[in-house]
Amino acid sequence: MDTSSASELATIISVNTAKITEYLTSRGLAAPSFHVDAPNRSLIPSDAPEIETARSAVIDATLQLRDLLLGPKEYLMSFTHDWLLSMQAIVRFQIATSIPIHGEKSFTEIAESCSLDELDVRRILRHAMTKRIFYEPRKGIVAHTAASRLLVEDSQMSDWVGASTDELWQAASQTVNAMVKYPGSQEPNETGFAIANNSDKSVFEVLSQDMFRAKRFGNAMKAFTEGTGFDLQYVDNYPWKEIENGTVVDVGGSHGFACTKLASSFPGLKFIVQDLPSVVANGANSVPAELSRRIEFMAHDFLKEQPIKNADVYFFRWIFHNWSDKYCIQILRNLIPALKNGACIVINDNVLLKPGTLPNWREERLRSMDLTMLELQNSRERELEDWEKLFAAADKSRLEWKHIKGIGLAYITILLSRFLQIISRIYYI
Ligand SMILES: C[S@@+](CC[C@H](N)C(=O)[O-])C[C@H]1O[C@@H](n2cnc3c(N)ncnc32)[C@H](O)[C@@H]1O
Repeated sequence: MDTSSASELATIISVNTAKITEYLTSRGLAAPSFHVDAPNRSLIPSDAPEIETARSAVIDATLQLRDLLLGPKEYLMSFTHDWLLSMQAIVRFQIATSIPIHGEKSFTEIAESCSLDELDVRRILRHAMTKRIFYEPRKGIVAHTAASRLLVEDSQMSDWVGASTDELWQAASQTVNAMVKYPGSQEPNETGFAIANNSDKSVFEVLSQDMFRAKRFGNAMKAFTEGTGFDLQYVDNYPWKEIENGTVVDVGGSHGFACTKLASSFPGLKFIVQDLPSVVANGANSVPAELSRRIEFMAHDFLKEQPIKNADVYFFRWIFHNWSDKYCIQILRNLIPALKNGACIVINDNVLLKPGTLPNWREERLRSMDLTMLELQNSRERELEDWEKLFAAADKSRLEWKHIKGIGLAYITILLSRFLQIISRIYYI
């Protein structure tokens, strides 16, 4: 436990904020702000790691100082479920889009255009305003901040909020009930999500029966993959050049986000994106026309044997964390008959670090993802030893792997040969 005093934390905040401000002003970059026209993400580039470290130090120290000054009782009481209610209502009733970006609307006008009760509009928005989503320039008048503006202009962000509140939040609220009903289950249909949906199906089966929900979930994932530490720049870190004119099968590749990035960097590679039928149905529309000849979509259930034989790489980005060990072993074994000598299984996934290794706000995000995996699929994030056990259980005699530290999602390559090369990248050291 960090025992820094309030004044020590204030010093950390002051020293590191000065570093960040100096960096931004010396380069003519905008100061952080929630003004409607302010940049909507951090302007610190990835080639300034010392400034990113200063940013993390300020975020951690600020949160810690807040908690200290609240004191244990008010701190515990600051965990409130209502945080998500206003977010859910804003997206569900399309409140953000009803207000012009640089204009204003009264509560009455918003209630009319969204067909809502005026009192409900007022209380929802005034709650959101405490979180810097919208503001009230004059009594009864609502205008955008940079955060609410994102919900209008960035469909990935509105889908992220929609999926978080309509899907994940509902699943979370039933997860303890699922733990009571199905103790220690590894089954993807014995979850908080299944109970919340009054279903005996897994999340992917439920979503695949509803085009709107499936598309929103896919788009929300895309928003997440562009967040710090998860963005697609990390897919370049594997030595793709060595495959030259090879074929990459992106298993569970969704709408082909990762392949689109790779195809534009490596013109010799061909890609087959496999996913569930309802997902690949939307995939081809997401790929830029100039890349469409090299990116093919194919419906395939990875719980069944791999039909594309002799590809150079079978790529799994963010797949294994969705499945319990029992199913990950099955997914790996389903590949083995398709593998030619020297083929690689490249896994781009999280590796959980020991507690306290990451800045707390980043660790919280990974631990939270681990809980989301429980809520949705009875699956999990894994530490290095957990990965090791998984590969050994799948096929100890043929699958070998090694781990190389880096930044971003983990890369784990498995080659079916004696000199296996495995690259893994650890999230933000
Ligand atoms: C977390 S997303 C990862 C998507 C993509 N690989 C990426 O990095 O953005 C998991 C993907 O697995 C797909 N999926 C789930 N079950 C599947 C199955 N049985 N067979 C094939 N794909 C599946 C989902 O539709 C979803 O697109």
